[in-house]
Amino acid sequence: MTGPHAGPPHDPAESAREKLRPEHYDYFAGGAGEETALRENEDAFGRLALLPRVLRGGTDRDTRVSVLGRRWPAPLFVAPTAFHRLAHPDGELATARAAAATGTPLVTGMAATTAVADVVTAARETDPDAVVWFQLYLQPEHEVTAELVLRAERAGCSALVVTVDSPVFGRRTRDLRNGFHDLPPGLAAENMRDLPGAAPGETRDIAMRPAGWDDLAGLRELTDLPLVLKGVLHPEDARAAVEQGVDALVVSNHGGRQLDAAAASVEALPAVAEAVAGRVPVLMDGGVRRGTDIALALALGARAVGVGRPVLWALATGGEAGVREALTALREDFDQVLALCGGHRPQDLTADQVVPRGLPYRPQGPTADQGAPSGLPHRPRRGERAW
Ligand SMILES: Cc1cc2nc3c(=O)[nH]c(=O)nc-3n(C[C@H](O)[C@H](O)[C@H](O)COP(=O)(O)O)c2cc1C
Ligand SMILES: CCCCC(=O)C(=O)O
Repeated sequence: MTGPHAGPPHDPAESAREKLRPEHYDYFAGGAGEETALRENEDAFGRLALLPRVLRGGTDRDTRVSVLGRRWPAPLFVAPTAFHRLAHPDGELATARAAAATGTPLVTGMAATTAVADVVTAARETDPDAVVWFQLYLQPEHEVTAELVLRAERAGCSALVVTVDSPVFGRRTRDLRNGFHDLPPGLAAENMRDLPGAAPGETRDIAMRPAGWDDLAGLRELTDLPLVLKGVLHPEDARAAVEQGVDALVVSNHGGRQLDAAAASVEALPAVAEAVAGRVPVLMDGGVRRGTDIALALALGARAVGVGRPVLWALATGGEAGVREALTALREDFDQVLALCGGHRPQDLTADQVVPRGLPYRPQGPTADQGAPSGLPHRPRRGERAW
């Protein structure tokens, strides 16, 4: 038991801050503009409450979910984040080993400080069946994008995650204030080395540019890998993506680092899930910090959730072992929450078990006489009474 003198709960970000150079901590922690979207990703979970079901029996809990033909041990993956060697000298190799050791699928970023081939090798040395996906920003030159896709394929990645929320780079207030725009000597975006148009041995800058649906069709021509769109918030984009043959979606506002007033990921999730209507898996990331966040996201339509900063904090403080512990703790927490919600499987968590905090609320779903048809948490209108 923790007593009144046990102090506040452990804050992983605070522990990491003590380890990192201030400008590197700020790069990892920060968001765009006034950091509204960044804060809201976490706060929006806090505005939701769970209605657990009771007397559902069964001790045969199973947290596995199926995504793009693979069984994941839990509805959890590592979201792509840049520059892991700023957090720890072992960088992406440590992250990859820890993810593989816990069976957690890893999305390795194009902006990694370790080449994708080395990341996949580290993961597969730990677990030959490790799932590694490659995150891609479409580059202005087709041959550069093509080469990056080829490298991901050759490395053994099993899906391409195309980030579509970054037609331009977000205005990161802390980075501007700190003057942080370059990696320190010795570190580079290794996937960008020796690409077409660059001098031998040199790395190219990562470009962000507005892309269109035709670019996606062009990518489809380049590869047979499943395509996952990351950074969708509007239900019409989700619908269009499914119609264009995209294999999965990630509902995400890029950890609050792009559009400052963007909806929190969990706020956008229900309408996207409704538009997709089960045709492809809907993943989400942004603000997931504990088992109850995972349960809320699943109940609102996500198949699995990604974590970004929690992995960086664990890497900074504990390297490979730290990431292993953080991922294991999240998974165990989710398992316990699932049990407390009366669930046996992730899909037992349903939208009628989610209500907005604050009175009055009205349960909705199959047993309710009234409620939002989409599974959206019911938001009382002004003057509306619940009794
Ligand atoms: C330091 C940092 C770097 C990131 N780099 C990338 C990136 O290169 N590509 C990308 O698609 N998303 C990137 N993201 C966004 C994450 O994939 C993810 O959407 C976000 O971190 C999830 O929110 P969370 O940090 O609250 O878990 C980055 C996020 C952070 C914090
Ligand atoms: C050029 C690297 C981009 C990394 C990124 O996406 C982020 O910092 O959010």
